[in-house]
Amino acid sequence: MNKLTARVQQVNSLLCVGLDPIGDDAQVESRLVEIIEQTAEYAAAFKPNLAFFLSRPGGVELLQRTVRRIPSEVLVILDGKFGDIANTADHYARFAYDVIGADSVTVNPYMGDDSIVPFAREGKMVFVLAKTSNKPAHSLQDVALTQGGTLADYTTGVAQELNEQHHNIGLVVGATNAEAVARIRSISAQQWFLVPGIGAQGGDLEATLNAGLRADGQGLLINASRAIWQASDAAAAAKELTAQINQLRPVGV
Ligand SMILES: O=C(O)c1cc(=O)[nH]c(=O)n1[C@@H]1O[C@H](COP(=O)(O)O)[C@@H](O)[C@H]1O
Repeated sequence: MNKLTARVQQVNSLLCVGLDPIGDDAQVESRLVEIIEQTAEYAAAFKPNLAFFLSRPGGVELLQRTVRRIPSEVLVILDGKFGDIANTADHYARFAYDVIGADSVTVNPYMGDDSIVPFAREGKMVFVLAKTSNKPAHSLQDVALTQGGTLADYTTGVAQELNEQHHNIGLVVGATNAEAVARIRSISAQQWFLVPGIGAQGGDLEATLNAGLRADGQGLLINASRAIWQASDAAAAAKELTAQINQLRPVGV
């Protein structure tokens, strides 16, 4: 978390550059190099999505080389949406942190808090799925619980309690539903949210920032994957999105 806040201040940015490499195996590595070189100066974080690497021969090695190319002061979030019993989760944590060299992961909390805790190592950061950007998310996450609130609300509460103990737990909250962002922020006033859904998924940037920013103008990491990967000028796309975000937030509070 310290690395994240230091980087956010250093580059004055809440941008998370998603690395979801699409295209031919032969060309994908040079595009990854290009994206990292062109966007690092605007990036608070990079988020490689594990599936897009595992789907290729040599994908783990490609991911290792990609992570090594990211400047050490930029947070690397390995988006694996890991979620298994503690014993197994521990092996996923070793993979993410020791084999790949990530600083942070995304975790699916459905199996319970023992699937989260093995990732909460000191010096690392965990983003727990709370309210995701996909439309069918409501089929589980909006289910009303008998004690009141929804499953997403309850998950947020669990992640918040874990954060009080470990100080390195954030949430994943999709940008496709600004009301949901506001609701999760009303439950968790201080945690960092990783926010995918801007760009290709049509999330409303202004509404998302209004709904989720903390009073200090931070607390949201705005992810863009395809919007940057597919841009003819990745540097310009990252610069423009960073500027749009900064126009809509109080900076340097
Ligand atoms: O955990 C995630 O990053 C995630 C959560 C979520 O609710 N929605 C979501 O789209 N994501 C990921 O964020 C990225 C979004 O990509 P774009 O829509 O191309 O910007 C993908 O890597 C998704 O897997």
